[in-house]
Amino acid sequence: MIELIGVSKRFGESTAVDEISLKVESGEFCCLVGTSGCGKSTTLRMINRLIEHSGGEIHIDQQPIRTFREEVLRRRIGYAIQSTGLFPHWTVARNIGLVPRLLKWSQAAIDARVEELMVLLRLDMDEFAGKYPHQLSGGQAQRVGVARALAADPDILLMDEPFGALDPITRENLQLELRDLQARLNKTIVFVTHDMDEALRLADHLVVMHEGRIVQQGHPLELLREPADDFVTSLLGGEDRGLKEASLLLVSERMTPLGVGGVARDRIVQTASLRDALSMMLWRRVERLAVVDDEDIPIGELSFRRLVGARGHE
Ligand SMILES: Nc1ncnc2c1ncn2[C@@H]1O[C@H](COP(=O)(O)OP(=O)(O)OP(=O)(O)O)[C@@H](O)[C@H]1O
Repeated sequence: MIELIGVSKRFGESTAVDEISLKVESGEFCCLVGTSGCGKSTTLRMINRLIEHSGGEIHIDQQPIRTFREEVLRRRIGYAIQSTGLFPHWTVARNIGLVPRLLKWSQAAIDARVEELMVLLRLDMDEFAGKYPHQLSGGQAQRVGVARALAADPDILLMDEPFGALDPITRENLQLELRDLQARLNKTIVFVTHDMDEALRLADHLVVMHEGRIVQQGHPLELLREPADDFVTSLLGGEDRGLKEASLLLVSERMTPLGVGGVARDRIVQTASLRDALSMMLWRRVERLAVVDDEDIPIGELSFRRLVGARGHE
């Protein structure tokens, strides 16, 4: 668990982060969002002590971070950034093995770990191990950056706009993979992004910052349904909030079980979002969809009325 208690950061006369308090539980995916310059990156970098906090306390598992030795922080906290920070004259394999090497692992252990991570991040060993960063696409370089951040098997991963420079399709693929990785590896992740859809897709805990302060935090659905003020409302998409909420709710939550009537012609899988269902209804000009399971077997139906009524908070 990461805990920030009344944490501030001052750069000379100006206050970049102003007495923020935040608790990120183990295994939680926490996204920091807010306008440019509101203190997101500074907050992230205070957690791994790339930036020293000027006030308050930061704890990891109840222990102040200033009491950790540097190599312990390095082992426990992985860090990935938008520009990847890969060393240009090092091969992919060498870049991934950076932290284990700093931690003085044996060469055999480093090689095994690099191979394991390349498989995990779907980077073909034969093709990529010997390549240099300039020979990689943006998406491949980001995978290497994430592999490197995971190298010493840290329990905490700090990610600063790691997918910021990617096209929407590569970005979405990497988001899905990261979610999946997190579910399997049970990492605690703090993730900075400008992209609200990315934050909503990834976060279990969403933190909205403004001018160095936290203005609201909680589950994304909580913030969408009860934004604290106009700033949070507009950051979360204003009138678009209905669609954003629909993208967080599943068809299975609103479908009715298969009745005696005929099955609708157009099918949607139960794990799709209500937003996908709405889009399909609009596109196909229909008001009913057959809901199917993963094996394409019909298990229910979703009507337009049920879909619209899905906003249970009204
Ligand atoms: N090393 C520094 N020296 C002086 N001021 C700094 C330093 N680093 C950051 N700042 C200032 O602190 C404030 C917060 O910066 P920070 O990078 O944390 O914001 P951010 O929310 O991550 O912004 P962005 O989304 O644009 O990356 C800004 O006003 C910035 O100019």
